Amino acid sequence: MAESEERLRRTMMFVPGNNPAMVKDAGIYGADSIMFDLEDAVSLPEKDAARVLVYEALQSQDYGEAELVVRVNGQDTPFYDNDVKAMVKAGIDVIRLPKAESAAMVEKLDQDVAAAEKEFGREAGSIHIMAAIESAKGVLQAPEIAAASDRMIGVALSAEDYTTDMKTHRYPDGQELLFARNMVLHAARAAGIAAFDTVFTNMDDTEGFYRETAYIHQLGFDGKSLVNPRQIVMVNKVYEPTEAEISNAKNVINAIQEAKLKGSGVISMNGQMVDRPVVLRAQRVMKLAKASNLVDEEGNYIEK
Ligand SMILES: CC(C)(COP(=O)(O)OP(=O)(O)OC[C@H]1O[C@@H](n2cnc3c(N)ncnc32)[C@H](O)[C@@H]1OP(=O)(O)O)[C@@H](O)C(=O)NCCC(=O)NCCSC(=O)C[C@@](O)(CC(=O)O)C(=O)O
Ligand SMILES: [Mg+2]
Repeated sequence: MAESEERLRRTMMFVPGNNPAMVKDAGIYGADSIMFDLEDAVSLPEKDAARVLVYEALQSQDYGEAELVVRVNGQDTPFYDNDVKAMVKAGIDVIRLPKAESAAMVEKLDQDVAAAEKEFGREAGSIHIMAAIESAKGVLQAPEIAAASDRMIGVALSAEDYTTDMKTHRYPDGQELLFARNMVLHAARAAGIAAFDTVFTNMDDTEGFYRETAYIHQLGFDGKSLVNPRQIVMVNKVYEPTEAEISNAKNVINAIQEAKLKGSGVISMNGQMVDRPVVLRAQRVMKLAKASNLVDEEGNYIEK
């Protein structure tokens, strides 16, 4: 399975854990992260069968470079313990905790994963975790949740449950998510982990999906939770740097390398000051460009 740290996480696609065809084919669509769901996409009578199906798939299917994530059932359910044990035994990359409302919940998951790593002979600390924030309580605790464990790789906003908790619903302009999005994003950045925006559930509203994705890209989210493979290419398109951004990033990286040779960490380029934050942004642009096959090995833009 793939490494969990310092990777692009533009697209995290939910795959219902009780659907054999979807579980089997989940790797063909090119999602950065595939998230098998044992929670709300699976009805109560199917919980145990879904866990077995996902466990078996993790042993037998090749999901390529995708990061493999599983959303386990909540800590207040009778399924949580078996979900965590089975997924650690299977060697999943990341366990996603739904409906996180406190640092204590994340600490409990951390301890349960540690115990399971020991029981099943997995390397200590090798399984990562993340938390989904789905309520007012969770949003207000987001900074503590994000910083609660060294295993944490990200926090996600879950707007379907969140808007229900807030006694509202999803509107096209997303104003009802303004505070939650900013809390989750700031909590993630303060803890140095990834931030995932919420699912968009109207498959027919392509324009609305593009609008929302462009907005969360502008805010600074790493990516989005998705419910359908058609959404992957649209998110990647929004996160693709332009030719001008790539050219500028390449110039910044070259300029700072020359400056370093002369013993300086700051330089002026076309009248613009180039220092560490500008270089970090340029490096991210080049990473996204490489992931989108927009540059060759030397970082030159590839004409399409
Ligand atoms: C939405 C829809 C019914 C549309 O069906 P459609 O039939 O129109 O799909 P089509 O596009 O026609 O499918 C074309 C081909 O792709 C295959 N395919 C489709 N979807 C695939 C997929 N996800 N994984 C792999 N394969 C897939 C399909 O099998 C077919 O394959 P083939 O027949 O071979 O051509 C379908 O996508 C779907 O069921 N999605 C998953 C829904 C889900 O998981 N919900 C729970 C998570 S949200 C939640 O819980 C709220 C949350 O908790 C979230 C948070 O926490 O963030 C909160 O509170 O906000
Ligand atoms: Mg939910």
